[in-house]
Amino acid sequence: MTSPATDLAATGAAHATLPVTKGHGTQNDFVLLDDRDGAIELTDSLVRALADRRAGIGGDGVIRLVASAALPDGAASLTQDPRALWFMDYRNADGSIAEMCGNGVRVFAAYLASLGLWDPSEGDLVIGTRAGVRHVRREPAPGAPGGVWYAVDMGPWTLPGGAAAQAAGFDAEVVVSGLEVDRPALRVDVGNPHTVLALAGEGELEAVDLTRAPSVSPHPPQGTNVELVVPLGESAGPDGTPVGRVRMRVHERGVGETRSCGTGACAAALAVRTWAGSGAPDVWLVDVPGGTVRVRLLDGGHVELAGPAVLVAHADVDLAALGL
Ligand SMILES: N[C@@H](CCC[C@H](N)C(=O)O)C(=O)O
Repeated sequence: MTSPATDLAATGAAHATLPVTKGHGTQNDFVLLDDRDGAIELTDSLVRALADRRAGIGGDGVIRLVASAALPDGAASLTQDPRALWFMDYRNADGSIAEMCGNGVRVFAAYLASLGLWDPSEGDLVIGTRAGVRHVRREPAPGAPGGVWYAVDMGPWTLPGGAAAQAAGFDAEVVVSGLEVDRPALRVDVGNPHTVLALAGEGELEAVDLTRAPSVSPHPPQGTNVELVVPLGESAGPDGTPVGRVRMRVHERGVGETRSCGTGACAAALAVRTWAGSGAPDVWLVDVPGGTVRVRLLDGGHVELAGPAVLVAHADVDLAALGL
């Protein structure tokens, strides 16, 4: 498969360009590519160049929209659900592949709607991802008349450490720059891997240095996203049911510290709920540097993530200027 860049370079065209869209979900930002036919070869170097905040467009990740039928791993989505016509090909800013991205899937849904490929008034959107098929619905944004949020059934979640980890509340240790002692942490899988540790308070959360990746043991061979959380207690939601609140910072695998992570927010809420024990809320608001998202326990061992998705710009990238 050749890339448009390669094709155009071969013809000697002066300016081979790649149309892109920039979007974000609670400031977790992405470069989106419309590659319905699966013609673009999304190499690691193309991803890194697009995600570069100084020499490229800039983003925590790159998301390619491709027809499920046009990708070998996308076709698995069609087997799971023939309605999953579109596949979210997600890459971290360093070019690595991730199974799932919770903020990205909402931005992907907004992108599909903007392209006329999903009409939210006609029902839920079904998306293929490497973690499986995901369902998205649009809902009114809480407290923002006229605004919209996207709620995603993020599928099944698990504690990889099983019942022993659930009982103990931890199954890993994390060393983070700025914290003096190793901290116990809980591994949570939300389609991609997370390790969550609780800090003593907001002062400690602010003091942590996430310019260096936290060190996790046992070492996860596939890497891990790391969430640092401060539980903020509970209050009554609009319908009177209890809602938990958590503040979080995150170091993302393949990126570094980001201003939000949707799967990380799910992992954070699930870990805090595990630590809280029986009677803990099923709904959580997770405050991240880039905003707030809502996490809700669903039947069948699934978890839902809801929050905003914003498309901010469309541009034609001069591929020669990216130095590829
Ligand atoms: N920011 C994302 C997660 C993106 C993938 C992650 N960095 C990984 O490698 O697993 C989200 O919003 O979930």
